[in-house]
Order: sequence, then structure tokens, then C-alpha cells
Amino acid sequence: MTSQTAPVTFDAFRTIDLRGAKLSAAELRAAMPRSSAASFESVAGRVEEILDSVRTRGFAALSELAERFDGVEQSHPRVPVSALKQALTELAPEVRAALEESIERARTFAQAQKPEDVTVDIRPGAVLTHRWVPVGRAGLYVPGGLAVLASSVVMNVVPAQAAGVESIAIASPPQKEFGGQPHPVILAAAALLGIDEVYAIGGAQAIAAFAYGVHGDADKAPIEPVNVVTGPGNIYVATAKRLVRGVVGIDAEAGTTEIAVLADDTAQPRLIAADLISQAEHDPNAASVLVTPSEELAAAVRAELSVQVAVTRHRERVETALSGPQSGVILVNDIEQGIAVCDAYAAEHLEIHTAEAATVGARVRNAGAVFVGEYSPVSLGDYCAGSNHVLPTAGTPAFASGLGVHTFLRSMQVIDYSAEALREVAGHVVNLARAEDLPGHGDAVKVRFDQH
Ligand SMILES: NC(=O)c1ccc[n+]([C@@H]2O[C@H](COP(=O)([O-])OP(=O)(O)OC[C@H]3O[C@@H](n4cnc5c(N)ncnc54)[C@H](O)[C@@H]3O)[C@@H](O)[C@H]2O)c1
Ligand SMILES: N[C@H](CO)Cc1c[nH]c[nH+]1
Ligand SMILES: [Zn+2]
Repeated sequence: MTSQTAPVTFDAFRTIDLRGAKLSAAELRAAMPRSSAASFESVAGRVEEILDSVRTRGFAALSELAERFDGVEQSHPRVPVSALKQALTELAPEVRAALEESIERARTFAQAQKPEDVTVDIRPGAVLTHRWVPVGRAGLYVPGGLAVLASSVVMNVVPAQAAGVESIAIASPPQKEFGGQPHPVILAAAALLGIDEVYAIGGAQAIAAFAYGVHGDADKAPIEPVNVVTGPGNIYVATAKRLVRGVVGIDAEAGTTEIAVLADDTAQPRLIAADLISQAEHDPNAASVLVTPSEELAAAVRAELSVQVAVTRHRERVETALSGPQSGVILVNDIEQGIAVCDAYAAEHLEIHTAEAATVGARVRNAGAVFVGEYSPVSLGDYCAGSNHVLPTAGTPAFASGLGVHTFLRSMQVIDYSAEALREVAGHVVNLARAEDLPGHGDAVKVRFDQH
């Protein structure tokens, strides 16, 4: 293990020492570093108010919220198609080339994810099909607060298109310096993917507009409600998605970014520090966590953080994120306990920097995505791996999945029995209906075979 030595170490990156601790599953989960500042509970009340105001007052509420949160005046949030075309024309060639590469890789992976329909002859003449159907309309959120994430256009749109969604709309916050439109690279990415329905709406209000729709009038074209809302965002966006779930489907609560790194003494502190910083720069509430049995590595990563944080572009944001209660080093006895800790934490991104990294990675159950070895950094997945960067956060990777083609598909069972096939099983249907005291069910089968 080599490292530049630094005069000071990043002491604000705190330690949780779990070596020797005998904790139940619930105690282990409770010991994980989490922020209460950016939690569902802390913002749910305010987000509910925003959702209600958009649901009940439509465009008037959207325009007030755009002024309050984004500092722009807005009469209608729809971005003209001409602005999308112009943004694409003016897109820097190297950014266009990078977006095209990102699209190409994401599309290859998305196409391969498409599930096949399954048809089974349960008995002669009794045919069942498990059919996959794309949702009709999807609303995709693209962040544009602290950073404008044009890459999230690719991550949202590509799987929706691969699934066959017919109607796709995008929302992203209005930017004051761009006349109240979303950032031009976001518009260009949408145009590159052939999307022409884009709204300059940010935060929880965008999720509300998609979930409930917005009524139009003589001057204002409506925003049609969608079936599924997807995409990443800050705590307001993630909370809004949880609250509208049920009115619409959602991908996952893809909220404030997290990275966990599981590492042993074969790891390079310089790379780990860079990766922790790369995700901390998303948000002051972002979480960067190192899980290791090596005190020496932990000290070396702290020293590297001191060096690298001092010169990073978003230093203040990164320092806040790294020194928050959601970040730090977790010391464990060995990699075995490290895996248990990573499963309890359930990070959005988990990097494995250990000997036999692929074998260790394969043993992890709970993570949004696993990045194996030192040449698979999260930044690669953020832009160009081909995998999707819209991933569950805040412990939800224990049950939720990242964005993919499946997000935009639902399955439907198709039942097709012939007369003979129904006759064969009719007695069992009648008997089960009788057992449930629902004889009408049995009669609905018998009537088909009654002589008139
Ligand atoms: N999990 C993932 O897959 C993933 C991927 C990319 C980014 N992210 C996360 O997305 C987030 C992007 O956040 P962002 O803020 O930069 O952009 P954003 O677009 O998510 O949020 C900006 C909007 O937040 C709203 N807002 C701001 N302050 C508010 C307040 N006090 N009350 C109510 N609403 C308010 C405003 O409407 C604003 O338009 C980051 O937290 C980043 O870590 C997550
Ligand atoms: N790391 C983010 C997911 O949490 C995705 C992203 C987009 N651009 C840069 N990073
Ligand atoms: Zn990122």
C-alpha cells in the first residue's frame, strides 16, 4: 500500500469502531452512519404542501414555486421544440460524442434486459401467457439544482425507450441564467434522444405535475398525467416520489448520493479518497463511507482526503458531506464482517477494493450497484459504463432496484382455455367456490355446460 503522506489528516471523517462488537441485525442497522437532516420525516410535511398545491391549483402553483425555489418567472413550463433543436445544434462536439458513447453503451445493456413473454400449455387447450407490456406514459426527472445532470437524461430515457414506452416527458429545474429553461446540455441530450416533451419544472412540484397532471385552459396546454415517474433527485424529489407512489408507479427513491467502499490493505488510499470525494461533491448531505479492517488504510485515506479535499472544486460542499454524521470510516474485524456491515448499510454505490474483489462483490446482497476492483470507479458508472446511475438510496437497496427496462414494464397474465379444458377442471372450481361460500363463482362455470 503506497500513499503520499500529508501533514494533516482529515479528522472530521469520523470513525465507527465495530471491531469485536456482537450486534443483532437491528443493532447493526442502527449503528450505520445516517443523516437525519435529509430524511423523509424532516421534509415530508413541506413536500405534502407542494404536492397539494400543484394538485389543486395547477399552473398557478407551478409558477409560484418556480419563482420561490428557482427564482424565475414562468407563464408555461413547456420548453419549445425549437429550443431543444437549438441546444443540440449548439452542443459542444466533445460533449455530444461523450453523450453518444454513453447512450450507445446504455442502450446495449438495456436491450439485453428485455424479458421474453412466456407461454405455457398447462393442460391440452389450457394456455397461459405471462406477457410484458410497457406503461403508456412515463415522466422522467432530471436534476438541476447544485449540478445539472445531463447524464440523467440518458439514464432515464434509454431504458424507457428500450421498454417501448410510447409517451415520454422530461422535467428539470428552470435555470435563471438560461431564461428559465433547463440547462442547454439537458435540452440537447433530450433532443439527441428524440424527446420533444420537456418541462422546466424542478423538485417536488415536477413529481406532482407528472403524477396528477395539470389541467389546461384556453392559453395553457395541459400536462397529461403519467403512469410511472422515474429519476434521481434531492430529498424533496425522493420524498415526493414516495408520497405519490400508488397514484403512479416509481422506479425507486433515488435520493441523495451515497458511496461505500469495502477495502483491505491491498487497496490504494489515493483512489479511495478520490472516489469518496467524487460522490461527496453531489450534495452537502451526500454520504461517503469506508468499511475496512485496516487501521493503517483508514489513516492513509484520511491523509489523502486532506490533500485532495483542499484542492477539489466543490470543497465546501465536499467538506460538509465528509464531516457529516452520514460519512466516516467503519472499522471491522475482517472482510467477513465488512460484508455484513455493507449489507446492513445497503449503499447506493458499493466499491470493492479487496483481494479477490469479484468473489467478495458476489457475496454482497444489499447495494444499488456494486463496482468491482480499482478500475471500476463509481464515476465510470455515473456516465459511461453502460449500467444505470439512477439507484436506490437511504437503505432502500435492501429491497429496491436501480432503474432499468423492468421499471417501465408491467406483466400481464393472459388466460385462454378451450371448452374441453374448462370442462376438465370445472368440478374443482365448483368445489372450491362452495368451500368459500361463493356459489355464484361455481355457477359461472356450470352455466357454460348446462343444457338449455
Ligand atoms: N440516487 C441517484 O440515483 C442519484 C443520481 C444523481 C443524483 N442524485 C442526487 O440528486 C440530487 C440532486 O439535487 P439538486 O438539489 O442538485 O437538484 P434537484 O433537481 O434534485 O433539486 C432541485 C430542486 O429542489 C427544489 N428545492 C430546493 N430547495 C427546496 C426547499 N427548501 N424546499 C422545497 N424544494 C426545494 C427546487 O424546486 C429545485 O428546483 C443530489 O442530492 C444528488 O446526490 C441521486
Ligand atoms: N453519482 C450519481 C448517482 O448518485 C449520478 C451522477 C450523475 N452525474 C454525476 N453523477
Ligand atoms: Zn455522481
